[in-house]
Amino acid sequence: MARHRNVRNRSYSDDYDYDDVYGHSVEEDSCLSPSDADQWMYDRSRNQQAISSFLSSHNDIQEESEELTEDSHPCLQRRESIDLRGLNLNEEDEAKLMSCLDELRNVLGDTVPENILVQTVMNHNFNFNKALDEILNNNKTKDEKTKAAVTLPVILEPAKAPVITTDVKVPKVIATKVEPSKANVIKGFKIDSPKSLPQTPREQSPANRERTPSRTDQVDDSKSATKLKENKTDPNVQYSNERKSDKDHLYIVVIGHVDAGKSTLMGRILCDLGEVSQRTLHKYEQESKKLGKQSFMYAWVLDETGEERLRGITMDVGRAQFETKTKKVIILDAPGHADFIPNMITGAGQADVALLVVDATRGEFESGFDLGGQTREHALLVRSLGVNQLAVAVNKLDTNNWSQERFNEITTKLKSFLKQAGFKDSDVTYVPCSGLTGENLVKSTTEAELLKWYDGPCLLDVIDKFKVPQRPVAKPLRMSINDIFKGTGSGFCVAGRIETGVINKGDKVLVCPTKEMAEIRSVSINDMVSNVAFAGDQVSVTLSGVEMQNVSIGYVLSDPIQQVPVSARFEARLVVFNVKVPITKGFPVLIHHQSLVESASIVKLKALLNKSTGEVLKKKPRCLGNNSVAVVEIEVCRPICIERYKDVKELGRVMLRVAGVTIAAGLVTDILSI
Ligand SMILES: Nc1nc2c(ncn2[C@@H]2O[C@H](COP(=O)(O)OP(=O)(O)OP(=O)(O)O)[C@@H](O)[C@H]2O)c(=O)[nH]1
Repeated sequence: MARHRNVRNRSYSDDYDYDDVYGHSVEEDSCLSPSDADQWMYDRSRNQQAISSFLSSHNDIQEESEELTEDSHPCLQRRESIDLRGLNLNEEDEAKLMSCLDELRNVLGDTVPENILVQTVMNHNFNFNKALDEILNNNKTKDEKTKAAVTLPVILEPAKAPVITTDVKVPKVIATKVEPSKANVIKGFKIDSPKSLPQTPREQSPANRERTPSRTDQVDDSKSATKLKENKTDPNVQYSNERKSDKDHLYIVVIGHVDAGKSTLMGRILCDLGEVSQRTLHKYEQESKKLGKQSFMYAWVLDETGEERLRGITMDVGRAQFETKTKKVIILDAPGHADFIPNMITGAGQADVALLVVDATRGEFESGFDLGGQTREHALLVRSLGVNQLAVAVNKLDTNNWSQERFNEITTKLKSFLKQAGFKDSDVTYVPCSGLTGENLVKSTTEAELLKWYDGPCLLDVIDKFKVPQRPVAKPLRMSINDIFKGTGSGFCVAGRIETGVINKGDKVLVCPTKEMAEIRSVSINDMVSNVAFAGDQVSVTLSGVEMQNVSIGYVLSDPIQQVPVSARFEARLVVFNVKVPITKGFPVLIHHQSLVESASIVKLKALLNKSTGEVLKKKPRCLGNNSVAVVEIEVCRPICIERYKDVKELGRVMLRVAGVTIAAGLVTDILSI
């Protein structure tokens, strides 16, 4: 029923100082010891070191014969034989040229001879976009002239729907408007210039260093000619055609303090809607009884792993779906425990709206709401991640005999806090309920005590009334990867949310920041196979043409032409919420950007702003305290895929955390080069 993200590919030792983040855990004693954890947790860097050391110490192992050698591959020979001496370039221009050529090959593969690439880049003074335009337009003209049986890469205006020629046998192709984006402020050599190339273990791997031809590089000409797909349909038209009969998809993240009853509430809704069979429920009842945890029976619907069930807490984002009158709702059940905030952020990053669950039991609401509790932190985080519609489930009200007084006490406190956090009163709805008894969840209450003072909607009706945000399907593709796993067939799967654009089966996409071209072999949305997926969909896609170990959580699948900007430095407008010591120049932080967690530092404090007007109060302030708003420059330890907030909201937001506490949230205002 529910599916958990596979967190295998997150390198915890990379991301966190274990003591800093986990040091305050109340569960510490019952946790795995660090050495046990180390043994079981996947460690990206450790794995890669192991592979490279294995390769270097086993020279006798022959490479697979299907890997083409230099001699046998004409394109490689051609690449190796570029002689730049005749061009009389200085070092910088040579670097620009090589970088542009790399970018062009990423898009075009080996369909265009090297000398033409070099000539075109030189003609356009190393301008990647112009060179690419010219080459593609030349190809188009040639194609039209020769009416060749093979489709060459073509750039199309989306408004002018292309004519589909049926007399030529061409592979089924898809397309997109490919005018170079002005939004990609850093392009061509600026992204990939050798100077700015990151020295990460991943990029130092033999495969990357020697640019071993990947399978995509080796495909024969007829296949490579279809690397860029022609889009036959306007994305908006395609979206309305595909989805017109479907209910709107709504992604809802369930947040709140540990043990507020989130999983029980969602499990109970799923059971009451008939999404969980009686047999399964009976099994959960028996098994949870055996462990002495019968009260967690409904939570088991979403808490699927043995450790989660044994410990009685959610550790990773649980996923399930149900339908309301007008919507298909996909729930993302986030962990409430402070140790798992990074997973909660991943869930919140995929959500359209949020359901905040608070425990109405006396003393429990207070400990979740007071400083250090997760109620405030979760609410602030989801708001900072762009969620603006919220339902608040005042849960476990059965423990207070459905007291109106208690309900009012809780909602009064929450109202003033949520307003400060940036939620409009009109976008927040409060619902009294009980996940355990099922009261007021999927149908209006029959509980006499509650009926005395409540005649509002049940939780399901509140969820049904949420507005579904516009899906930016016409923008270039951006899909951030939050999970990587081996599928059943060839290739491997990556899962994540399509932030903008469309993915069709058979599309070529660029895996960024490494910029390797891959092909989409299959698409599934919420575990259902599909030929196409759109912005807003949470999908898993099978990739081929790129090695699994070269892809990491936090990478982005990008439109190959209108590429996602890649940089290690950017400017952001920060709101500082919670710092023990003021932020000064060089302040180290962990940056959370979608599912990516990287070390970074605030390298420049540019201006302190007035919170409400945005006017500059002070240029180059020396420090930033709590509740300040400021423009800063942030440098990440290695280049990441990042967008300006005004271009792609979802990739233009960052959270900054220090020692397990979220200290600030920021919107990216500019992308800079180092
Ligand atoms: N009395 C009462 N108990 C409840 C209710 N909802 C949940 N509980 C109990 O609260 C405990 C915690 O429930 P969970 O659903 O695991 O809480 P959670 O918020 O998902 O926990 P984490 O995901 O680990 O943060 C369990 O023992 C539940 O039986 C309720 O409405 N009334």
